[in-house]
Amino acid sequence: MATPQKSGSILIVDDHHDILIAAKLFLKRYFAHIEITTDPERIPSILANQQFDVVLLDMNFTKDISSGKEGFDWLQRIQNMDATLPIVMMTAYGDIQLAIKAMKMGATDFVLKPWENEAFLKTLKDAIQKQKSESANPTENYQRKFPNIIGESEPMLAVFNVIDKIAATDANVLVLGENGTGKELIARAIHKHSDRAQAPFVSVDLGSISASLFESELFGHKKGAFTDAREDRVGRFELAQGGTLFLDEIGNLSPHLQSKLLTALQSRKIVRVGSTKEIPIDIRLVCATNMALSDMISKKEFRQDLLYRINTIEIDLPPLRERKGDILLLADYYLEQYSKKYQKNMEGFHKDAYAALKSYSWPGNIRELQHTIERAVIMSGTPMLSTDDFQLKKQTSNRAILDDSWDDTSTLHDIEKQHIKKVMTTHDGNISSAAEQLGITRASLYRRLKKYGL
Ligand SMILES: Nc1ncnc2c1ncn2[C@@H]1O[C@H](COP(=O)(O)OP(=O)(O)OP(=O)(O)O)[C@@H](O)[C@H]1O
Repeated sequence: MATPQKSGSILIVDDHHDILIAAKLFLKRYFAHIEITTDPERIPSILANQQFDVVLLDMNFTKDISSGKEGFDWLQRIQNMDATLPIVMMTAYGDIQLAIKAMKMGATDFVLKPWENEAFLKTLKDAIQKQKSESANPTENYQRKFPNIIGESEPMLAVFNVIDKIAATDANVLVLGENGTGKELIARAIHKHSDRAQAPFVSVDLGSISASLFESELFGHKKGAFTDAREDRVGRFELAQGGTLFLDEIGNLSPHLQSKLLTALQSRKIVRVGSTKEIPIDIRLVCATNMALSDMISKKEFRQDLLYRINTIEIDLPPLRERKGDILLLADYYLEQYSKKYQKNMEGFHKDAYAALKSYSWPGNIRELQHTIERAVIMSGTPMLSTDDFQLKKQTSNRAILDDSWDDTSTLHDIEKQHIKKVMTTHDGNISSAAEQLGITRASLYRRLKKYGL
């Protein structure tokens, strides 16, 4: 009789060589490939080079230590590398509590040592089967992988798919999208799912750094390099060493600073201001902008060669009004979060509330929705929210904004000042959404607010 074709690939990590050998001898009768290692430090490179259906991971690696800490650490690190890979923990009889804790942290199951062959085999087969049925549903799969990024719309599934594919590579990523669409959240997800997850994620808002501080902020400076340089200072590039550097509002960089940045990216070295020593840098770069860089390139406001450097992969985050299917999901998500935070027993939304949330155009995108739900939860006196709880802004046309607060004798200066004041009030002081309505960058809105003393 022909033997059934074996399938399935298992990685076993345990610092006792005899256990590895015993497990391998037994399991290779049922599975196609068994890889073993006594050294957990090898896990990242093994997982980077081979596909496995399950990892069998010991709880305690260092002899005489039975806290399970190393096992928990590795459990988390493997989850960061591949959140869908089933992990079965191995532990001694006395350590059941540790195994239960590991399952709460996301382990698929556990096996007690010494194992009983049939139960051992069933645990592994079940873990593989469970993963297979779950991965048949991509939405659920992504929800597990990216639990804090809410979205089931087609454009969001496409975004998840890209993050999934590129996170583990070192490719530079450019995230495009309006303010509040979640660009930083996506950048953090890329970092978390990369091999750099244990190293820092450093975020820099280029829109809020003045031109004079740019170099020192990014590259650091040497004591005495300029009047205020009283101490040596490490720049953001160095702080992100080994990890990910997130440059937000990249479209706001002046041409001079664009070329400084390009030089650093090309040479993979930086020099602190006032120093001559070159410091090698090892970072993964993720940039973001709400500006149309291609238009800026044709107007010679943004360097083409810099764009080529930063946009190996482009992720386009659609505004919330173009993924209306996600609005109610997000509303439910934030209702739950803020009910917990403010200890209110919120139950849900009335039908009219859902309709109002769905038909609103959300110029401030997810950030605006988040703040709207937070305010409603705080202010509401009933467990069900209705339209009146939201204070959604009237969808103003430009004509409606022009009222009688100025007349023919007003100067352009007066009109600009009053208009900015009005738009700031409409957006509850939110600089990003006000700047967006005004059609200017946040940096230039800041400048005008300062100029008019607003
Ligand atoms: N898909 C999402 N699911 C849950 N929360 C989200 C989602 N997208 C964005 N958010 C939340 O919305 C807020 C704004 O997101 P984020 O700061 O990432 O946006 P951004 O595009 O970087 O904004 P800006 O351009 O103004 O810097 C954050 O609190 C973030 O957690």
